[in-house]
Amino acid sequence: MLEKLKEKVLKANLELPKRGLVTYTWGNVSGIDREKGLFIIKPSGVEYDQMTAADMVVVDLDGEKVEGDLKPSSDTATHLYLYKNFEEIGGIVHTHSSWATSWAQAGKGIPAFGTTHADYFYGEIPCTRKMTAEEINGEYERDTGKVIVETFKNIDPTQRPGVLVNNHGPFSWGTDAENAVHNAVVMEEVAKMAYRAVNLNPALQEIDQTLLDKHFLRKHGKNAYYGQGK
Ligand SMILES: O=C(CO)[C@@H](O)[C@H](O)COP(=O)(O)O
Repeated sequence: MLEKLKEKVLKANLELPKRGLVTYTWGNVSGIDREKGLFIIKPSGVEYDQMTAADMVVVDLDGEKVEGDLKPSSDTATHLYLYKNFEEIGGIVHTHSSWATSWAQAGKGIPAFGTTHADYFYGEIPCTRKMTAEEINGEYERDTGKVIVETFKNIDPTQRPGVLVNNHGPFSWGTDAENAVHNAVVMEEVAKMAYRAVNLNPALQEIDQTLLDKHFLRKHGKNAYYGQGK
């Protein structure tokens, strides 16, 4: 089932090592068919260079595996939580890409210092709060999704398609798996640029709202680029 979506999600997963966003089997990409209420996710612990479309795992919106011989990604519950709460997104990526992960480990959001950032993210890429011992020792992956959704209480996820999970790493999303990977690549680039910029100029401030509006709204329109802006 969902053979075309499996091919799309496989292609998106294979883009992660190609773009230098993952090492070994780290990270994962999923894509959803909202009409069927099913999403496809990478199998857990499989080397990217050995992965095939047949390895992709089909999961329903109760988190149950519907098809696939392999175990779904260990982050499946996080992807599921985000699909249920961010209703406009069509694909999700998680990586440990080193520049974005460095900001996550520092517990800091990535400020919007330039137009490259503004073209994709309508403001700071936020960092979640630390997870509690109860969350870590309980439904850890589900609650990773919970702290992300909490962080976006007053932010439109379609205008800010990425987040840093404190002490962990980046998650990004988009209209589909391919777009989610594109946003993950941009997030890693702006994480690198922001680190360099703020070290070149420790007094650096975020860009003006006028320039942020010019670049984001020109590229995505008044509403979010694939949903109604909040
Ligand atoms: O964040 C983590 C581990 O800390 C996971 O995302 C792994 O990096 C990939 O796990 P699988 O998708 O292969 O289960």
